[in-house]
Amino acid sequence: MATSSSNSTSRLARPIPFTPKRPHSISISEDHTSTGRLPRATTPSLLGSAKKFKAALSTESRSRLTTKPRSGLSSVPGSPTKDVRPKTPTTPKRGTESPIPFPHVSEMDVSRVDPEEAVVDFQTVEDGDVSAEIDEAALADYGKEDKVLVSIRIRPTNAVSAWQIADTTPKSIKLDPQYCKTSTTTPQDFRFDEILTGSENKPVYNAVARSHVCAAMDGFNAVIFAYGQTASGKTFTLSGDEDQPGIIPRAMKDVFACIRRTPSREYLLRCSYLEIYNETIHDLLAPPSSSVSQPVQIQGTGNNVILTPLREEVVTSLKAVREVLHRGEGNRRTASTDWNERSSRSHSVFRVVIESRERGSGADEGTVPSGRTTPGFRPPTPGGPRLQARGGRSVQTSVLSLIDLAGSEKATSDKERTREGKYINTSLLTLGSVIGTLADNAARNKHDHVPFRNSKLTRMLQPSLAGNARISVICTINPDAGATAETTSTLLFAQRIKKVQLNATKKEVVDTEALLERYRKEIDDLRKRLAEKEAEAPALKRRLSAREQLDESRAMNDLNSRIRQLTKLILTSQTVDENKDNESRPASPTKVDFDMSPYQLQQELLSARRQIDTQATQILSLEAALLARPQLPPDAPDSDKDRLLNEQTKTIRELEIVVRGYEDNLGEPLRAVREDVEREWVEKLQREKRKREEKEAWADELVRQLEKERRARLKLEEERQALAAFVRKFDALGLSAGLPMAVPSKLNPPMPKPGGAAAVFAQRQRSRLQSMDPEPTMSPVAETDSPMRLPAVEPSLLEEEWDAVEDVSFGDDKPFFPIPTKGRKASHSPTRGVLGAKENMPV
Ligand SMILES: Nc1ncnc2c1ncn2[C@@H]1O[C@H](COP(=O)(O)OP(=O)(O)OP(=O)(O)O)[C@@H](O)[C@H]1O
Repeated sequence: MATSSSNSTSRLARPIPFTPKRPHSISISEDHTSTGRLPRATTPSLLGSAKKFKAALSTESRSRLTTKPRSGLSSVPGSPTKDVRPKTPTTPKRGTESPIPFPHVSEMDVSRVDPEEAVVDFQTVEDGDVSAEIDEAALADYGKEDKVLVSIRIRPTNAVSAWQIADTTPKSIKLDPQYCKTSTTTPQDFRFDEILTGSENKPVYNAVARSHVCAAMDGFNAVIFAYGQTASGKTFTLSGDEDQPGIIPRAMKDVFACIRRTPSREYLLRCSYLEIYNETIHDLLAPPSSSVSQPVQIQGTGNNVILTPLREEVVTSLKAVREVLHRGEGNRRTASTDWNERSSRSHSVFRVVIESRERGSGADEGTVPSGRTTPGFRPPTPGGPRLQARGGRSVQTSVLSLIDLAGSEKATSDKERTREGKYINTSLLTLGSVIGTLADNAARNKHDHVPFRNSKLTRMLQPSLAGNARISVICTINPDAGATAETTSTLLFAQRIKKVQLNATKKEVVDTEALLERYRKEIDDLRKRLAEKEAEAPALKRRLSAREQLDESRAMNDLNSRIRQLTKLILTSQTVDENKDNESRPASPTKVDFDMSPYQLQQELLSARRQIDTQATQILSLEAALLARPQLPPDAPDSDKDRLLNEQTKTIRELEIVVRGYEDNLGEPLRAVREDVEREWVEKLQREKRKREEKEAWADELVRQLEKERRARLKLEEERQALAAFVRKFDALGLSAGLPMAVPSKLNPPMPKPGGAAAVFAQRQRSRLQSMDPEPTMSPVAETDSPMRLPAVEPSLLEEEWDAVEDVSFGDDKPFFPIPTKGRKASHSPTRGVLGAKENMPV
């Protein structure tokens, strides 16, 4: 049984019957028709006529409607009641970018809006734009603790609630034991900063959002987001309805209330509205066509997140804010699901960039030149309208983000809804794991990787989740027994995010020029005081005790130190000024408190010195960069450029003369040396060339000789074979037997016996061949010898070929037949003759 608190505070549960309101169909008011505005769902609480805040536009219907002409981007029809009230700038044709300047030139560039004319201060805020007086006591401890403010909002139900709330501090909630899975399980006790029930949005706003809105007005980034299962009341909490305006409209009222309560400052407010649908970021304020064709991109690294192109509307009244909200709501994607007839199908983010500075006395306003701008002319601020630090008044910048997350959900019957649901659940899971890792890192002092980049939502929230924002999370739950699993999951998420450690700081842009002026003035004062003391010193010396004298000299030392410190600060500030656009510039020297005691100043000086030391390297590198810089800036006057050109031409001419002189004095000897070396090398080359040609000729000659030898051998072999055949035939015919036996003499050698001619021939041939060298010998040629100097070679076979044949005889000394020698005609060949006769012989 739920223990609904009957406590008087409206923050706690009240047993009221709950009937979720049915969505109204799109209403077209008379006004819409007449102005040609789009028929769409309106923001009832802000616009008055319509009933529902959330636009009932499905994705399909939205795309259908976006093709129609619309005048939604026209300026807020401002009807200022006071003359002094700044007009909300006409919504221009082109838009602005994210708060961080980005070079991208958007189609919707609104940089022409003069920020000075859109500044809001306590005088220009209208009565109707402010909430009731802010309760200072309720705000007293906002942001004291660097912890996330986590609250639970229980949606009213007609059924019996499955959850029990205990009005303790902090508040706690636990599941009614009867709804636990097993009877032995003890339900977990969840503790949170606030547990809220009921349908009233005011106490919810006061408890979970107001302190964060005020923190944003005070210069801290602040994020408020609603998390919970589908249909649990996130949009109702953030936007509300006609009767119960939600956090966003109430926050904007408080923004103007804060401005009114702060007469010392003036403000520039810029609003943007975007949604993350199926992992694509859409600018809800951009003209529909450009929003579809140009989705918003997340750029930058680490905690530096730049959204571009993102339209930012400068607003000066609640009316302008209403218009912006109305336009954005109309463009949001909602659809009917199994659980919520008008479920948000995207995460929506409404952001207000708040820039403020001290109000000027008038002396440093546009009428009097600040020393930086020409009176009467203000160039468009790069990246859209930005408040400029002027006359020593630094600009404080903060961003208030109000986020309505899409609801986690179970599978649905609709295909399109299932696809959306997948994206929604994935990004919520990533948010869960990012927060889990952050909480773990904070609890165990670890630095584990945080998967910010796993979804657009977490990447966009990275700077805030990483610590540089005050965060308030409102987790909405459905108390029905049928939703205990989803509710438990939401409570676990809420518990995890409670552990995330924050460390939000203010961002201030300092006007360094004015700061330097302040330092210079102080130095002058200190010098005067020092001079006075020095003048008094001799008289004092006589009057004061030793100890007092010591104190006095210490005081003078302190004055001297302070002067040195300020002089150094001036130098550092000048470096800061030079690097104004550099994000990594050194910490602003504004931290010095000029009313400190000499001792404190000395301590301050020590730490400043340490800081200066670390910056010394930076200054050195800057000096190097300065030296490397072109001598003239691009916008230098033409006369200066001409002068520099002339000087450089003169230098070039001088250099040419020096080069020519060098050539004249040293050129000739160098040329002579070069020619000598060249000549020597040419001769060497020619010698080598000749040597090579001789060697080639010698090699050719050798080849020729060898070829000749080979041919002669072949011929000799043929002759030998023919002769051998003839001798064998001769013997076979027995012709040798009938030959007259002469007395062997030198002229008449003994005739061989029949059948012995062949043997004798063979014997002689053998011995002849044995005596012959198998290869012609050549004496080796020394490398240094000319290849043409051929060695004394043994008589060549060519020369003796016919002599060898002549030796073919049957006797020892005489040839048996006269054998033709070289040059004789073949017809006289004895072999032929013998054979010829033989052939005619009768057998
Ligand atoms: N505390 C409440 N008091 C009265 N009505 C409520 C409350 N919370 C939610 N409702 C009603 O419940 C219905 C669903 O709420 P809402 O649209 O805010 O849910 P949601 O969490 O934004 O859902 P989704 O994630 O699907 O967009 C609406 O009709 C809304 O008016």
